[in-house]
Amino acid sequence: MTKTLLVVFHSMTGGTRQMAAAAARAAEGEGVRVRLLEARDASAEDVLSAEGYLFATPENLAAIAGVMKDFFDRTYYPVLGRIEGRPYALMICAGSDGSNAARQVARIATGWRLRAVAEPLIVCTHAQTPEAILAPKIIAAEEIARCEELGATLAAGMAIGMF
Ligand SMILES: Cc1cc2nc3c(=O)[nH]c(=O)nc-3n(C[C@H](O)[C@H](O)[C@H](O)COP(=O)(O)O)c2cc1C
Repeated sequence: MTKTLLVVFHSMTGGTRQMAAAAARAAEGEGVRVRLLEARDASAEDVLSAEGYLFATPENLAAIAGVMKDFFDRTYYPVLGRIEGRPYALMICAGSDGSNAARQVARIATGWRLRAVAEPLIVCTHAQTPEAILAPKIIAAEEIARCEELGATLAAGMAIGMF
């Protein structure tokens, strides 16, 4: 049976978008169908109809991006108790930290009783000044490779029924 991996992301200056796209590209393959959705377009139905999840968000103001929070706010209770044990992984695009955003998503995932299959992947863009923070981001090739590896690992585990 083909399984569905739902990749939900938000991005303002492009970093998280590149990370999510790389992971989604690498995850697509035998036995796994990938749905790459912007957080604002993702619904509780999308969550219910997937067998695994990859969440990708910037860290803004020491928290997950507001649009990502809105996705969790809209979907949390409609799917609570209906997706327990499903695998997930997390990617954060941050200027210099990312740890609070990672903690926040981990808490939400614990509430859903999801199973983390990897450590959160945090990519720092080293943007510090207002100009650098608002500039379009280019994620380095080696970081893109880490995102691809995470996507491929999650999908492979789903395909063989390991997760
Ligand atoms: C309003 C705002 C607040 C931010 N706060 C943080 C922060 O608390 N920690 C951090 O590491 N980066 C912070 N950043 C930097 C972003 O995480 C960084 O620019 C990242 O590349 C954004 O991802 P995106 O390119 O997908 O939009 C902030 C950026 C903005 C716009």
